[in-house]
Amino acid sequence: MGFGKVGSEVARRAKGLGMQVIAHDPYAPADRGRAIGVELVPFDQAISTADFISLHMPLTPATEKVFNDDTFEKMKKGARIVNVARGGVIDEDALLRALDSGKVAQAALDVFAEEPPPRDSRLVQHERVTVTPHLGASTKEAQEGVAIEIAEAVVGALKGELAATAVNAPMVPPEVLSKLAPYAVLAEKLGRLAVQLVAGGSGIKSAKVVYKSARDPDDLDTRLLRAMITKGIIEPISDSFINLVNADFTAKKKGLRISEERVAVDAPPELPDLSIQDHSASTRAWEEIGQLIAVPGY
Ligand SMILES: NC(=O)c1ccc[n+]([C@@H]2O[C@H](COP(=O)([O-])OP(=O)(O)OC[C@H]3O[C@@H](n4cnc5c(N)ncnc54)[C@H](O)[C@@H]3O)[C@@H](O)[C@H]2O)c1
Ligand SMILES: O=C(O)[C@H](O)COP(=O)(O)O
Repeated sequence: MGFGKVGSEVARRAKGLGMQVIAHDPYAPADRGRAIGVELVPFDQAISTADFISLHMPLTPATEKVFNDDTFEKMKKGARIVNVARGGVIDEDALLRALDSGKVAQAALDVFAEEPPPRDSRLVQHERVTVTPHLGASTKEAQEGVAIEIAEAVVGALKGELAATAVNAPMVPPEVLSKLAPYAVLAEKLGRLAVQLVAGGSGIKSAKVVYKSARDPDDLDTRLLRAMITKGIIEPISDSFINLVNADFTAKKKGLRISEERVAVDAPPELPDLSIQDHSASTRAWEEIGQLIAVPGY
């Protein structure tokens, strides 16, 4: 519940353990789920089908005590719940009732409505509750790790490298980023080449990008490549600076329409082949103007 930075990392690890993972997050884009192979589902479906429910949403008026008697009632008998988000998202009295009745088999809690929880807290003392003291970020190791990560991210961003941790850009998981990085450079070049090949220099108004990949089309996260192609098409003919944050917005503002087609291929390459097609004004058909093909080892 809550498919942001922490929730999506938990999902990736759970998938690594062989679990089937679904997520509920009213604001998460479908692409984010697709990138990790997680289905985004409505709240009721998530709570009524899950064996383990892990909470990663912020505490807001909409999430306050969202886990209450009604919610626990809708869960599977014997479900287990983990709360490492904020104490207030669970009605603690309702959780106690659900634990006592056996509806909830176990709870693991790092956060509480009142912190630290009172010594005589029944939740803390409950035999089927595991508690930790909400200090993950306060250890020497975590503070060092955060400092190093921030420094590396800032240096990388200043050098123009692709950032996996930008808060205002679509998140691309590190392993996807490392696979796509060489393609990102090529995608930008293909965009630039397309501008030169199309008569009139600034003539591209709509482009179609075809991705051929052995990945299931639903698992192919194309935001990064789309941004780089947009960058390649727009930057040479304007003074706009395009990045992952503003690519879609700038394309729209400039009247550039980029449509995408995902084609599944049976055999490797695992990485996508890209081709850019321009919508020809004269023939009214899509005409291929460039293609990228993966060459293993290069
Ligand atoms: N226990 C700890 O030490 C610890 C450490 C880090 C973060 N946290 C907490 O964990 C939570 C998640 O942190 P994050 O860094 O992943 O934040 P995030 O902002 O990256 O993700 C939060 C996600 O929750 C989603 N969300 C908002 N309203 C929702 C709703 N009604 N239902 C479901 N999802 C909803 C948002 O769309 C977002 O994707 C926060 O509450 C944060 O304070 C706790
Ligand atoms: O609970 C949290 O969100 C994390 O532990 C980070 O908390 P902090 O930013 O207050 O250290």
